[in-house]
Amino acid sequence: MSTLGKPANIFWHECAVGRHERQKLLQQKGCVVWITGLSGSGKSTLACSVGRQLHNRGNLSYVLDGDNLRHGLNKDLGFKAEDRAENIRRVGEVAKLFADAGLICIASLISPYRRDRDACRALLPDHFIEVFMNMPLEVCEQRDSKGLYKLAREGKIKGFTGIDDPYEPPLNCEIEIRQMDGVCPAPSIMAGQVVTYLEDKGFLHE
Ligand SMILES: Nc1ncnc2c1ncn2[C@@H]1O[C@H](COP(=O)(O)OS(=O)(=O)O)[C@@H](OP(=O)(O)O)[C@H]1O
Ligand SMILES: Nc1ncnc2c1ncn2[C@@H]1O[C@H](COP(=O)(O)OP(=O)(O)O)[C@@H](O)[C@H]1O
Repeated sequence: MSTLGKPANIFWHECAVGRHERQKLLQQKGCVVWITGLSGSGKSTLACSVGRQLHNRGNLSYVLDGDNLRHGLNKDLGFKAEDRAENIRRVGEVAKLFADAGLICIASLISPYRRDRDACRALLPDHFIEVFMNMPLEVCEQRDSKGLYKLAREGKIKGFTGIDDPYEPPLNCEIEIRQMDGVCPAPSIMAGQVVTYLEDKGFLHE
């Protein structure tokens, strides 16, 4: 693991084409939209909807979804706290590369621990937009689109976030998505909120 600090005898090689040139080519500013929340809170749905809206308006984005990455890059990791921390660390580093490439990188992971999310934010000061899917556990559990809450309640999955493993809500997120009058906004409305934020902050133009 590369948590040992600065590696010895390794030097940084600067390339001829830099981030600013890539951003000019793409006519946008690279950044990371980090979506956090309980399983079933709508992270993947929001990520895909934001990706679609950005694509439709001519902005290049890429979704890094926790579930999908656990099929490849992170297939060696489980759900113990240290595995989740390593999962988030890796995705934070990959997201930073995507942002450096000039893309709007949309990362959707439970990312339950504040410290891990804050470490990703520290990799990209001013280019990290944390989106909190603030959906009540009861809503997520009622949806139970993968049947995992049922298994967790039956004790067949141990350490399930929100049931017998903690979720630490953000204290300083840029965007919070929550129910209004007990109703969850439609995905296109939630995505519009994120895209409007990106537009207002100048990420969608160079
Ligand atoms: N124990 C436990 N706790 C939470 N989630 C579990 C667990 N076991 C499997 N799953 C499934 O894994 C998906 C979450 O993966 P992530 O990489 O986003 O998790 S984490 O950020 O490392 O906590 C999560 O997907 P989402 O529902 O999309 O969040 C679950 O389907
Ligand atoms: N805004 C929404 N309104 C109603 N249902 C939603 C909304 N967003 C997501 N869902 C539904 O909730 C379930 C979980 O969504 P998903 O995006 O897979 O969540 P997560 O990635 O956080 O696990 C899915 O069945 C999805 O269709």
